[in-house]
Amino acid sequence: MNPIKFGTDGWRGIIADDFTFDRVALVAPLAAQVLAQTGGSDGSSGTVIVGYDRRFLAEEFAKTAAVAVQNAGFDVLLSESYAPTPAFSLAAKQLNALGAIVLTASHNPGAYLGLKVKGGFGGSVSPEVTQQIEAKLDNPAALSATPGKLENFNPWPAYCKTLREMVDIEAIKEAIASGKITVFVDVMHGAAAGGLAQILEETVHEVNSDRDPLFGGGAPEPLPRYLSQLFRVMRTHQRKSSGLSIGFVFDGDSDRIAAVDSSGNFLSSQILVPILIEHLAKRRGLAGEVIKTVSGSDIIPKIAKLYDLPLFETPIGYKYIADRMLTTQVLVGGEESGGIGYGTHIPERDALLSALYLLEAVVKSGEDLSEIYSRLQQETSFTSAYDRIDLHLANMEERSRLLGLLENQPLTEIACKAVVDCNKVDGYKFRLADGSWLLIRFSGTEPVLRLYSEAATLKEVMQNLNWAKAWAHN
Ligand SMILES: O=P(O)(O)OC[C@H]1O[C@H](O)[C@H](O)[C@@H](O)[C@@H]1O
Repeated sequence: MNPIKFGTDGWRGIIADDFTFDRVALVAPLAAQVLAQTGGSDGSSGTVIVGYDRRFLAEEFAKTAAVAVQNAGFDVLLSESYAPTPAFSLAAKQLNALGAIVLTASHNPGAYLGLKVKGGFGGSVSPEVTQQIEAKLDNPAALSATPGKLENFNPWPAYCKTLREMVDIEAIKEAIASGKITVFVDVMHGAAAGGLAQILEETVHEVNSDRDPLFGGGAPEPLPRYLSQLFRVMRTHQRKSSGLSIGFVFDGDSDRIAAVDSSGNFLSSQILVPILIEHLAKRRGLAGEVIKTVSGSDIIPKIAKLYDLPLFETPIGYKYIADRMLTTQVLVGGEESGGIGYGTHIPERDALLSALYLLEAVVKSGEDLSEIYSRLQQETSFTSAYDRIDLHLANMEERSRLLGLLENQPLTEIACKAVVDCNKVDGYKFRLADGSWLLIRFSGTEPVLRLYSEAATLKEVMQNLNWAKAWAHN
């Protein structure tokens, strides 16, 4: 059995193999103890929130966690329904709790479940905190003999109300009711099911809204290969209508987002973040730092400059962005993998809030998402294409071999272009003579080598990626 280890966000494991009821009953109270020791402020209620997504046995694991935390002497608020992870992070903050324990495996395939720990500030706890939980696993202290109270709560009403108040909800509702815009959403069988309709109280065309713990044989990750149904439904609608349509895609626990425009183009967060920066700065008049990770598009600093906003770059992992949000005024922090969060909200990614801001951008500008992005390309005189491929690694030796190559035989030329710079903030990011870049990086969450590239055209992106693929296989 694999040891219990907290990775990029939470402890993940295969259900009934290394993710078991016994282990959840062991980890959850230790997490509560560490939350109490590290994060509890004087005003904290001392309560621990327990939430869950829609995976196989998620609510049963949550009940086990809740009872174990209660028996350790804590008061517990156990969710009476699945909900997006950001709804639990928000509840932790709004209810002044010690934190939240969320049973979710986010975007991983159906065999997985996980346990995320959120602090009372409303975001993921730091690696120092999860290290303390791991350390306690080796030597669990005696737990209190007096059980706390266990009550149920519904996280949805406060979450929906908070999000509604953050945008011009009436303008969005009017645009939908009058048929100016039609909204589609693919919830990937996940925890956002019914969420957008509940917030908007208008018709939203939702696909993959049933609970399917096998996720149709795929994974609840907002990638084009899993979205055939959304593309089909939007295409059929577009044939009969001339109005604007917009499709949103939320991952299994609704902290990642992607979108589809009226013409059926897939828009990753590399395109959505620039649109959001413009919307928040120009139409909402907000200021603050723009945070991107090292894999973020080169257009992001250019748009930040256009609006005189400072830019900050981090390694990959939302914890770095969230950390910065705790100390700095941030406008928006976005990751290439779809996680986008806002200084106006909690230090946490929130796909539903992103969807509302994007809807507001479309409604207020009268432009389709791709039209906004094309205009931004013109305004920054910057056009690019982007793609990523993930190569599965046969074993850890393969990883060591490739790392050795990168360290000991520095690359000077890639796809017949000279390397002009190598940034090692996270992985190896090579800037090439034609202005394009290639990032070679090992995932921190799965056994894959990620290859990322941005260049002037998709053809050049593919040349860089294919070169890297051949290099890795050599
Ligand atoms: O590329 P990886 O190391 O697998 O990380 C991919 C993603 O994993 C998790 O979802 C983290 O919370 C994200 O912040 C990160 O972007």
